[in-house]
Amino acid sequence: MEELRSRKANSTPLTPLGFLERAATVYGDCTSVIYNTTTYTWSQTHRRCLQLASSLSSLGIKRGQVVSVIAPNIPAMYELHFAVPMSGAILNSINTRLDARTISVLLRHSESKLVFVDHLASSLILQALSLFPPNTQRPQLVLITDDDDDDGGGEALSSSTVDFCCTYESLVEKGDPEFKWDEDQLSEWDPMILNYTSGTTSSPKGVVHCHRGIFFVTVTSIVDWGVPKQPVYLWTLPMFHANGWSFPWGMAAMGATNICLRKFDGPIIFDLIKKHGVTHMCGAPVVLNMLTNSPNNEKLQNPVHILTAGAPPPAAVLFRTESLGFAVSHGYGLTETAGLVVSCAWKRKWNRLPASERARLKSRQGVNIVGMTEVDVVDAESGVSVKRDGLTLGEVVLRGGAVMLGYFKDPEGTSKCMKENGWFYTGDVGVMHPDGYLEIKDRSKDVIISGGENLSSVELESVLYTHPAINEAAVVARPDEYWGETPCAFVSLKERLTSKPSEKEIMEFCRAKLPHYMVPKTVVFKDELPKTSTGKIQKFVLRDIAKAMGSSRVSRM
Ligand SMILES: Nc1ncnc2c1ncn2[C@@H]1O[C@H](COP(=O)(O)OP(=O)(O)OP(=O)(O)O)[C@@H](O)[C@H]1O
Repeated sequence: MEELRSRKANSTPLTPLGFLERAATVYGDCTSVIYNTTTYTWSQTHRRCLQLASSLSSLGIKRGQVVSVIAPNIPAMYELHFAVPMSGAILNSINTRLDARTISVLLRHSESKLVFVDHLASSLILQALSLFPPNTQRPQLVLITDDDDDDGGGEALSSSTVDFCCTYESLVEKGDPEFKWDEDQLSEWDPMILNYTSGTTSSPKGVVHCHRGIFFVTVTSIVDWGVPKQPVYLWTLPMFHANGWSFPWGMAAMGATNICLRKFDGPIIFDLIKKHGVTHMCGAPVVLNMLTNSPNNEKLQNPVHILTAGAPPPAAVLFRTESLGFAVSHGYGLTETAGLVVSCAWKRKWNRLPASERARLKSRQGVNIVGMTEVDVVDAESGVSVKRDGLTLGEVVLRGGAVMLGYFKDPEGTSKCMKENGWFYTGDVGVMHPDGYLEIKDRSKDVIISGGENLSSVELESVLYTHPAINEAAVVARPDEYWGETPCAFVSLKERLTSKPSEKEIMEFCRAKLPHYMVPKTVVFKDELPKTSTGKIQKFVLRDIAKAMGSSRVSRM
């Protein structure tokens, strides 16, 4: 057998870029993208991406250089997921809701050579560039205008064109549709993506993924979610967030119709579901909450598959969403894994259980998806697996092909989480249930330690979400002279309530469902909870508020 080994014919680099050419062959005359009044077919999308990739080299972009984009879920954003890596460059998507100072730091850190800028982000980018120190090289700017947008792309074009080398469409038009991306020069380990984490717990880190890792996560995500051929996919998850969990490439693999949209709320989603016959969509739990609170949220005629991840979905929210006719799947992943690598694999026999029990089971994060080698919960000190009792807390660790290459320019940060023992340490705290299903209990920074007892803020929040008047809830630690910390709940209430609960009533509600030491000792009402651009509640902001409130008064349990 020794003569049997890898050869050129069997070791073509793993990359998701080839999915596009295949989509053009199989689904060439089928719709690839719909955005307001714009529609493309897969042949057109393929051609446009090749043209764009060829134009990038004529702008002087070289293999291995970083090209950024700041745009919402519009067709250009979708195309850039193919065109930039086809040109050999590394795609860096920037969150549209960041402030100018952060963007300036990211652009300098990434050494980006070119930025594609949505017209509504043009003044933000110009402000970010104005914060560059003198004599620092600035990236070239390409303006993405938008004739299809009500906010008037044309106007922005005339006011600030001087700062841009050209427009997106002019690059597409000028490019060569016969462009051949250089597969021979490609190694599957070549960097393809640079994503900065959303900074829920710390300052953003530059996560680098290679073609192989992206191929892995894309293919296994489609398999795990059970995406059929030619779904109608509504883009409610920002592509700038971990590349929309790899679905720009995944939807090309399945020949989907991508419904692009700039912004949305509950009514827009329900309207688009009806208009286009949407079959699939993704969103953080905040999107599920938006659906259940939408004024036009009538029961769906056909089930829509919705994949949720990014934050723990409370069982009550899963229950309400499924009652509307959505088929909810729940996954877990990090920017560092390029998408979802753990999911609550559903067992047919669970369908016979009552709906509330089904929701409780589904709120668990689950097991490794097929392409991810392993997931475990370990004692952070010893690295030994915790007991599979659903109770013992430990750190969630992962192993497999979708784990990042590392953090850009941060070898220390990289080796801190990608340890010599072969595991990636996530910083999430969880338990392993006897049936081998993982459940996240907190982020290590969010655990509340009260009287030496570790409290899971997620567990407390899931109880708060069952209160009929509560819209959103987040629990953080408040300093306490006696107990060290006590749980402090921040809640927003539903709209149109006839009577609002008091702080005491909410505490009593929790007391009936939780051990006394877990009951929040403080309840703060807010109109809205602060969130990151990806819809995660910013617990660090709430923690600061709780800290500023000083020691909690209650020292008795
Ligand atoms: N299904 C889920 N349930 C619970 N938490 C989840 C789930 N999916 C993702 N998360 C949380 O989101 C985190 C990954 O988020 P992401 O990579 O966007 O970075 P961020 O947390 O928001 O930024 P930073 O790491 O800088 O704080 C996970 O570590 C986990 O805490």
